[in-house]
Amino acid sequence: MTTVIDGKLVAEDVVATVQKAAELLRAEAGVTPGLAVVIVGEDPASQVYVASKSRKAKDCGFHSVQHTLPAETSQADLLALIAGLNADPEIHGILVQLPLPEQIDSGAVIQAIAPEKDVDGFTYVNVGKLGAGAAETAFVPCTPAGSMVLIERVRGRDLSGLNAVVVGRSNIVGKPMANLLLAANCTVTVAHSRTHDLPALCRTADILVAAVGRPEMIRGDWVKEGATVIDVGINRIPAPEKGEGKQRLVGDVAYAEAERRAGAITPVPGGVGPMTIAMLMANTLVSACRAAGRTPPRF
Ligand SMILES: Nc1nc(=O)c2c([nH]1)NC[C@@H]1CN(c3ccc(C(=O)N[C@@H](CCC(=O)O)C(=O)O)cc3)C=[N+]21
Repeated sequence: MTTVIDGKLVAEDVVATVQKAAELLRAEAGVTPGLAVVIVGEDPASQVYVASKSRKAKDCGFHSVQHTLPAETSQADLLALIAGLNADPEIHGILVQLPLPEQIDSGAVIQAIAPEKDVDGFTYVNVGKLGAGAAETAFVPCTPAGSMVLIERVRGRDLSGLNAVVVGRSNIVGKPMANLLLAANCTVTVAHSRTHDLPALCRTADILVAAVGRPEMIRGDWVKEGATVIDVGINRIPAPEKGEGKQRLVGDVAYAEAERRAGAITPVPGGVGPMTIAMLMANTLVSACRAAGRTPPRF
């Protein structure tokens, strides 16, 4: 029987741990974790994600602030806002929602975030710590961190010797995911658009992570019998069966086919997506614990 990994349920469990630890931190150290979410412009999908992040932060008992800036905001103004948040002792986590409008150099903005408040894990300091095997002192990007929690719930914390294939080499998902799997003693291969015979490579994977952003690209016969399949893709495709102009969400994996061979698989929606937001809360809590000189919980 294939296990359908319930990302919503695991995310609720992570959030419950965050809530309890936040309560303790407030009671014992007088510190309330603070998260600032910054959004520039009016992209409707971004607004939905940002609203759910702010809502979840409030659920966790955090101090939650949202800065919504007009689409024509200058880079200098955005950098000034970040400098203020870096210096604000009530703020432990800063997230600048991507993508940013084209007049803004997102690299420059991301690198302006203080590494100890970079709960997205995108600054070079945090990227470097993860790459150097010091993830315990870093922030790991939320989507790969959440994917790892799901993998560990299925296979345990020791993944020694398992073959892991990560399809996609982005800085946000593919590369940090590969580093996390390597740190867990997997044999890791990172595949991308130039990879030869991708189906055959995928069939070697005990753990298959799909993060390419192409709807249903990974077919069922690419999946090894019993493999753990983590689908990071969130793609909106036309769904004429639901009515004219309607859309539905699909992952990077052809779910109905892959589900027949996988040992465990994440659905889309309801898999990795909810974990991404949960790990943002976890990272913000960890940041507040570090600021208060206390040991954070493990997730
Ligand atoms: N600086 C930055 N950090 C991010 O972490 C970041 C970002 N920018 N920009 C946009 C992407 C996207 N993202 C998602 C979070 C949750 C779901 C999620 O919960 N998805 C639900 C479904 C949501 C729906 O129905 O649209 C699910 O998969 O079940 C999806 C996508 C975080 N992002």
